[in-house]
Amino acid sequence: MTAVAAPIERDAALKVRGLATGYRGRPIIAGVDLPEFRPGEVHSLLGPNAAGKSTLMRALAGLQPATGSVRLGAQELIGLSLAEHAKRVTYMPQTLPQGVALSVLESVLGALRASSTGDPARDTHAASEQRAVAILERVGILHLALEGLDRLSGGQRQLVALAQSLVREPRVLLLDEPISALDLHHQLRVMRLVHELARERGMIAIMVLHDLQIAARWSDGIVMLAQGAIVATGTPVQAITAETLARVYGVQARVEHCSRGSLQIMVDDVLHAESAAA
Ligand SMILES: Nc1ncnc2c1ncn2[C@@H]1O[C@H](COP(=O)(O)OP(=O)(O)OP(=O)(O)O)[C@@H](O)[C@H]1O
Repeated sequence: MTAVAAPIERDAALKVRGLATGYRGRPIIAGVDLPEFRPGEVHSLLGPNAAGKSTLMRALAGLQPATGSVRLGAQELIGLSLAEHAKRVTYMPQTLPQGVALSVLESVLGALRASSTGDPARDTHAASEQRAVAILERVGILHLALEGLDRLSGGQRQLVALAQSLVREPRVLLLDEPISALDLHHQLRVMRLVHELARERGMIAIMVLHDLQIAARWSDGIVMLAQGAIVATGTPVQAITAETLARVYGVQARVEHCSRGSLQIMVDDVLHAESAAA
């Protein structure tokens, strides 16, 4: 049954309790409780291949059936229509659609239209174009505005997908491996931008990342997932330890605390294959 949507709250925390989901009778995420995600925070979801990270993100985005509770402030999201869900939560998938005959700017405007609020002042063509151009500028791809999507490199396409997600100004932004196709410069640029926008907008950002060093540097909180279950949560210092890396990834690693509070993670070797959680 589709639940009735309340007005969208700003400054609402996201609380996930007993979330379970899977595919046609095959459970993947088995009733997980996640730490509270507060407005303005950036969190990283880590774990080996096939741990269930994308499945969990898709369930949070309302893109596949789930049971349990996903509450944004007073609003329960499970059972909400996809349209109401999408006004609050935006999901950027790992793989991007191909063969779309649009320019970069048109595609960002299309994403914006899809999240129309019904506010006539906000939804005018001029206001929309201004927002689309502003986000392309912040992502660093304004020079690609009139380029066709089909003519872009993989990394450029990933930046466009990010712009499409950011322009919607969701309360909760879910990014599935948003830097996997990017060079070092753009990886840092994207992480900084997501961090800045989370703080500016009071947005909750949750990202799937495979780069532990980047996750440690830019995240307020970490969730480590293996085989559909939570293995560790907390600040990067609490969650990323030699012990959790051995359990989750089956690697022998050293984790050193640097003077400025950051972590240095050095992976020395793989442990026996059967030690990995995947
Ligand atoms: N559409 C689907 N239908 C059936 N099973 C699926 C589907 N998508 C994923 N799975 C299965 O669910 C499990 C979790 O997959 P998921 O994509 O969530 O993992 P992940 O942690 O995101 O992995 P990766 O790091 O490799 O992207 C895997 O065993 C996978 O085979």
